[in-house]
Amino acid sequence: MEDGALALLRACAGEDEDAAIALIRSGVDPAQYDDATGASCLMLAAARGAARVCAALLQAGAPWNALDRRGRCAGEYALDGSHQQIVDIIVDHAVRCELLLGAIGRNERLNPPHIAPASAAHSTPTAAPAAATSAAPCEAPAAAQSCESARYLSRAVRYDGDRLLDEADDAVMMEWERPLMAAHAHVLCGDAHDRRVLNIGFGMGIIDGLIHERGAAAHTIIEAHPAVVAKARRDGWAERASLVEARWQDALVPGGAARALAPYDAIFYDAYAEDYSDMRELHALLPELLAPGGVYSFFNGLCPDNIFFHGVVCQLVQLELAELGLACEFHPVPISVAEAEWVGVARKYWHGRDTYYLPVAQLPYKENEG
Ligand SMILES: C[S@@+](CC[C@H](N)C(=O)[O-])C[C@H]1O[C@@H](n2cnc3c(N)ncnc32)[C@H](O)[C@@H]1O
Repeated sequence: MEDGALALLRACAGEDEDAAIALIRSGVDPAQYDDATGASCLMLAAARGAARVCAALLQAGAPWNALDRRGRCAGEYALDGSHQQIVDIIVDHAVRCELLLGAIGRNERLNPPHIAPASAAHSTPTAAPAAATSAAPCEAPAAAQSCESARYLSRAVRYDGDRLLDEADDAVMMEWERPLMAAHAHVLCGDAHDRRVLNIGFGMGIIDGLIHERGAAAHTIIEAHPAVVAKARRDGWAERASLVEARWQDALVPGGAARALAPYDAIFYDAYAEDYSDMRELHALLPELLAPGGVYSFFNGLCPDNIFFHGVVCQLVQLELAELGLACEFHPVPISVAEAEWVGVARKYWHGRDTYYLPVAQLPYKENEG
């Protein structure tokens, strides 16, 4: 390691904040990390509570989302030391970066570049649900469809007792989520029976059963996987609800079968093999799909294995929905998942946390309504 790099690492871990800041300003790479532990300059400064150093590192381009050899990020170092000011600095910075990357991503989708800009190589763990990551190659999917989604929708799934598994033995849906689905159904249906409710993603039909029990004026289900649609039909859902066999991306755009049934009083999104950029696309449609006062919620499995990243992405969602006119809150729901649940499942998508943050977003009522 070069002298300057070593000096910066030592300064970030030590007492002399001015020395650290001078090194950063002199142009020493702020992304330095200790080879043995993987601890970055930002992590060392965060652990010590050096707020000025953290701010200078971030401003100079230190990655906020790097992980050490134990899989921990700088925000967790700050949390461990109860350095709230630093937690706030990193969260603010992270949310601003992700907003910017989101805008760049949207722009690239609209105007695909011939040469990928530097940002395209950014290795950020963006707001992607864990279920949406895979390194396997993909044969050209339909336009605007991710490889992961195209692959999932073209392959087999199987109902296996209290779970629905895909071909790779990843869990599409599991029975342990029932209490979470009950909390979502409560938010969607309220105590009245007069709501027009849309559910995106049938899975095991848990939330649809709960919506049906609570009573809704109209109940629409969009489901894209042929085998899941077949199961929904066998279970009688074509009679109990408007069952739309399509990707929501096709069903909810003008001319789509479920768009014709809008506006909805409540919309729930719980798809599979999609990521945050897909959610952003859905969010952009919400103002046209929801009635005034309408409620939107989604399964909040964003960044499930890192509480700090989860917090960042929740703030990102909140800000982006606010830009669309929806006020979003997160309601804590206690949840406990036994280790035994994961036997036979390729990848865990919930990592021992005992609180689920249930999102509730709402469009305002029109004046004199509500
Ligand atoms: C996690 S499961 C939903 C579980 C459901 N909330 C329940 O209570 O059982 C996700 C479902 O979304 C479906 N899905 C995935 N991508 C979709 C898309 N683009 N449009 C519609 N459905 C999709 C999957 O086939 C799967 O059935």
